[in-house]
Amino acid sequence: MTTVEAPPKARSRARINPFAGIWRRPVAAASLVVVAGISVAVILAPLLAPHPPLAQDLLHTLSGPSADHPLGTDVLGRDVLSRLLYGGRPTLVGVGVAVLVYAVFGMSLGMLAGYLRGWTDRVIVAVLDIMLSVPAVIITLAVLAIFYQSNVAAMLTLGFFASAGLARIIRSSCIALREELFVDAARVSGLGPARIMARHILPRLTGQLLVPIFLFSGNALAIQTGLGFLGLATPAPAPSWGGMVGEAAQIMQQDPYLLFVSGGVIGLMSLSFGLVGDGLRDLEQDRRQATGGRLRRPVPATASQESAGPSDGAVLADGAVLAVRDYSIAFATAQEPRTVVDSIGFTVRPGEIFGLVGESGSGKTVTGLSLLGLLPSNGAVTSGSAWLAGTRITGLPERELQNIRGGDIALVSQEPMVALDPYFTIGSQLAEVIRRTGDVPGGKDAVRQRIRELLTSVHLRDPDDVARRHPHELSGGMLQRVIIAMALAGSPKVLIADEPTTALDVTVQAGILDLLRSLRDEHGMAIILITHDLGVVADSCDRAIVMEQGRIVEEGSVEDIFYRPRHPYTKKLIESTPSIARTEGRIA
Ligand SMILES: Nc1ncnc2c1ncn2[C@@H]1O[C@H](COP(=O)(O)OP(=O)(O)OP(=O)(O)O)[C@@H](O)[C@H]1O
Repeated sequence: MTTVEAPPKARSRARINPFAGIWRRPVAAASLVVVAGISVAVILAPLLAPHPPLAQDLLHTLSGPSADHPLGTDVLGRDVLSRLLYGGRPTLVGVGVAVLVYAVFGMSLGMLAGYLRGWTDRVIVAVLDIMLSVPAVIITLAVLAIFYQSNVAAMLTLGFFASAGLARIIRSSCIALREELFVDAARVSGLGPARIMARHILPRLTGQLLVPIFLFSGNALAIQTGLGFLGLATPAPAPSWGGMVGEAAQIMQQDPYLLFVSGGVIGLMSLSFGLVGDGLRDLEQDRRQATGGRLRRPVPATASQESAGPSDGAVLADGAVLAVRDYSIAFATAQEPRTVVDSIGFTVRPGEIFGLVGESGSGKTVTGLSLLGLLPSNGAVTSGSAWLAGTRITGLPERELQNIRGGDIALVSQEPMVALDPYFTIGSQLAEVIRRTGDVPGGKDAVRQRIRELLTSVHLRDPDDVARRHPHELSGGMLQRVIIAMALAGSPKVLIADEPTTALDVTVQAGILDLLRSLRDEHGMAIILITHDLGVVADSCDRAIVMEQGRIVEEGSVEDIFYRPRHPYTKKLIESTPSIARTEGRIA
């Protein structure tokens, strides 16, 4: 029996606007208005300034506010408001350059280190340490000695050295993000590191980026105006905020008003940057508390391969699509390496549903993950080899594994919700996988059609509607169907389904198992069903192996295993599954 799942009512969208809710924080909101207002006024200086910024009126020097000069005039009779408006341009351009360099370098270095880890991480962390140990302001002054009065060169240098602090923050966040299941799912579907970083990691970090950016903007403004004050950043007589403070300081005994006006604008802007940054950080914390943190995968998985044993080209006997021979997996631990899968071997034929059954901790999941090249970084295949359709997949380099994952071999995990990226619609996540498999030539329409086909093939009613939704808008059963549709996108020869029904309620479980069987019948692919539930094996599998503490204790057809179990562990498992013991009528 196959079931058709209809979408539940749509709920809100998942993408988070980092400014959402800022209006409930009056200080941060007012500060944002100040920053935006002053920036816009500066950009529109040619329209708003009542006078040219360099026009002198020696008859009206230091005149104080009037209708003609709303903020008065300076020592040469130049209009203060116009000079402030025009002077904001080099100042804010300088801040903008510094912030841009800060964000680009901080983000790139942090993401590369945090996502790629290994030697890339070590090299980048060493570079960051050096950058942080160098006094950025001194280097900036040294750069100005070469590029005299170059605002851009100075702020570029400042942004670069300051980016080390941001890179550290981003690195830590990225290390946490790469442990998320949707990142695993993206890797399973064959996406490379660059694509995963751009599409799945970067959007999550942009919200976090805003807080340090606003805080750094305040610092950059203070340094830029300091350089202007010293006459190092903007050549006179062009106005700049720092330069105006410098001019005002020369006559502050005579008339402190000018210092108050120019210093006040800098102080206000700098304070506002800081307050917006603080407000955004508070909002971010509120959101984290409200969502209770992120969902992490229980076992981290990064590709880690160790070439195993000599080539064994004859392994695919009996027309098997997958063969595993003398296969062991061990984990490095604080004490000594621990072997968790010990010299196992099995073959899986096309069109067969093959069960990997055993109690928790018996090594089922790590066996499945290792076939995809997704063992945790402290784990490795220590002996033996696995062959997929004539190709030895054990020990393949990551780049080649990327081509195989999602294409020849695919994974359906037990937690569909966390295997999908909540930021993107189902359609866009499917489109990404479809484009990567390269099976669909043509434009958007062809991809849309393929999405429709895939969602229909997993018996989802109204596929167009499902494609428009975000993961949190679907039920658990629908999500698992979407995950299966994704796995089917590359027309895999082998589908590994790791406890695909564990997170679902009983009625939905039956529907998913039905679906797997019907897909096997339609597509002729092999399915490896990893489960601790003998009922699921009895119901769905053709053959199975029973694993205990990393070893295979029983292998055979489902009839053999249930009617003629040989190993005491298998008998114990059957006994502990009352529905089977009853249904099958007997235990040997
Ligand atoms: N990163 C790791 N470091 C050390 N040991 C690990 C790591 N990941 C898994 N293991 C160990 O490997 C063994 C096999 O784990 P695996 O997840 O394959 O079990 P399983 O049979 O799938 O059980 P379950 O159904 O509970 O997931 C367990 O003893 C587990 O503690």
